[in-house]
Amino acid sequence: MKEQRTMEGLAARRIALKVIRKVTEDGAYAALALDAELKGCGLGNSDRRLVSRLVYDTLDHLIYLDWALAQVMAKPDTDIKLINILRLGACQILLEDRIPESAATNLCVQLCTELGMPGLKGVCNGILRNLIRKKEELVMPDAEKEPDKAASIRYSVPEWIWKRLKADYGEEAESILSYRNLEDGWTLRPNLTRLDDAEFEKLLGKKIWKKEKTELPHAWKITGAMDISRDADYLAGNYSIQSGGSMLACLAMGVKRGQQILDCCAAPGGKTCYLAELMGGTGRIQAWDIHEHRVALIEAQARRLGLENIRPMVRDACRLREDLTGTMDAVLLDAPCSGLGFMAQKPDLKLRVTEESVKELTELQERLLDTVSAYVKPGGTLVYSTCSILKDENEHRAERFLERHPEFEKAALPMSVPEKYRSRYSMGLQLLEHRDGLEGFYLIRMRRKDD
Ligand SMILES: C[S@@+](CC[C@H](N)C(=O)[O-])C[C@H]1O[C@@H](n2cnc3c(N)ncnc32)[C@H](O)[C@@H]1O
Repeated sequence: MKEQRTMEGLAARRIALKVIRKVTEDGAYAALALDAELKGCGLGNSDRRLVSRLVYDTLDHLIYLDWALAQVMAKPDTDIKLINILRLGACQILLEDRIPESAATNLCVQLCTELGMPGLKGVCNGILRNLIRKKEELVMPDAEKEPDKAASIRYSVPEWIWKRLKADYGEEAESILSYRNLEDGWTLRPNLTRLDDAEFEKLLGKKIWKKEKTELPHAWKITGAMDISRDADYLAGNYSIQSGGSMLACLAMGVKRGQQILDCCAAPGGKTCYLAELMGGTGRIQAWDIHEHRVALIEAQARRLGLENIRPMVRDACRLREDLTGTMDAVLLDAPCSGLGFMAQKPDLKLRVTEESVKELTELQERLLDTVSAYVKPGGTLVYSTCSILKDENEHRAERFLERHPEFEKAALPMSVPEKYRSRYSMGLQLLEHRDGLEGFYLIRMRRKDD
């Protein structure tokens, strides 16, 4: 029995290490790599949960773990395979209280052999045992002398992200970075062309999930569901999974029946479908995306939900279509962005996003805004949104756009957006997870002035 548990324990660490290596060595996305490795892995539910926890905790605390390991190593090691085994070991020793430290160390030593490095077993063992001995004595950098470095290690976030958030939010940066939502929840909303809120509530009543109506129209918070995307009602198109911020961006569009709408960065189509439903299946929504394989995702969602007012198209929204100038009642630019509003759920973003990549994104965001704003009719609406919390991608972009385009003005949010958010709306609405319970998200509604 004990031997069986050890084998499973080793299998769980082997899979976790494989995912961590794919993310840190090959640049893979953690969620996709984890799904791929867990598929058909043969582990039971509790070991699968352990793998997920080890992967996400190691990636989330990578900067902190590297700093802790550096303190107990005689010299920095350069073998990335060994470094990743040590990170996995340090995660269990420093962050897990349910795993015996010696078991964590022994399993890491076995992984050295599995990765073809039996000669490094002693080094690995020595470093991890040293960490166990010295873990209470680890000294953080002096917060007085090196405040940015100290914060970067404390919150395990690259120094540049810490500095940006500190400049953008002051003291609140610490709450933003320390918040973790440990609840495994989803937000669901009915397919409005089939079910109203009361009917949807009845449908939810038949499920074993815990459910709670949120303050957003049409939205319920669900917990205790394993894989919603395999639920028969989901597959039949009776409801969708959508985050609160995304729903608010759609409500901000204030669409009406029969309108002509453009969703110019639309894949995988979550917002397109909600807009189509808010219009009761009438009018027309052009749903563009630059990638053909992603346009197929919009088509699949529209088919699942039975929505016929959506026209998915492969289009580069940076290229002006003269024939569409001034033809749209409303345009949604849900722009490509750093995604840092999801940093807590997707810790690999902290490793992937760089200052350089944000600069490139802000240039693309400007290009997209300049181009797609041309399609808005006089009196029509332009909504700009991102799932970022960096002001540079959000309100600074909106401010610059309004400076460059005096034919646009900031517009009030429609009454369908809850008062709580309307009252906080200034140069846009910034959602922050620790404060709002919704993912980090930004939106602003603008209006083309009448001729
Ligand atoms: C934030 S995602 C959109 C999410 C989507 N609105 C939803 O709610 O499901 C940004 C999308 O913009 C697309 N994109 C990036 N550059 C683009 C361009 N030049 N033209 C059109 N789409 C683009 C990406 O492929 C990506 O699917």
